[in-house]
Amino acid sequence: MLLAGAIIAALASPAHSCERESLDPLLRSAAARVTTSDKVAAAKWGTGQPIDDPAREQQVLDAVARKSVELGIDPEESKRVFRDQIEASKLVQRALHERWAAIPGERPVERPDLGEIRPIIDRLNDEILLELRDTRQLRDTPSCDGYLTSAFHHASTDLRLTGLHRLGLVRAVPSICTGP
Ligand SMILES: C=C(O[C@@H]1C=C(C(=O)O)C=C[C@H]1O)C(=O)O
Repeated sequence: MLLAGAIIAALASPAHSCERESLDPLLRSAAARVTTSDKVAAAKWGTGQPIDDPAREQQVLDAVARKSVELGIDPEESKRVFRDQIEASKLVQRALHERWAAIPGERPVERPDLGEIRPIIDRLNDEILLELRDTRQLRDTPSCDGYLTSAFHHASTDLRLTGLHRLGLVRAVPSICTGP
């Protein structure tokens, strides 16, 4: 009887249903996406290529919606989260371009190839989608805000985020919690 109870408890446990007990992995992936914006900003700097690229954004959102359906998650909810990831990236890029315009000594010395950075962002997008799927229940609970704050601090500390990247991460997270 005890064993049966233990088995039932194990089957119902979050680990078994792939449900995470913290938002740490999700916030780490979002933070990695935010920090990748530095390379995007450097790739565009001095080229005349605009920070806003609506065609690429639409590609990202279309891919996110398609993969969400495959993963059994609500595509509209995923798109909300990713619109925030995109705004966060542009916030960081704009801030860096303003800084580099004002302070020549801080300008990037190399220009990365955007064609090599976008596949990295695509991989982070896939990671974020899986984390969204695996944190469904947690993100729907009233205590989600507490988990989010805790994960924000862990990611900021563990990844040693700068002030700008913390600001970017703040911009990236408003759609993560879906509950009351
Ligand atoms: C990151 C880029 O800059 C912007 C942000 C995007 C994003 O976060 O996915 C997509 C297009 C751009 O509006 C990019 O051009 O790839």
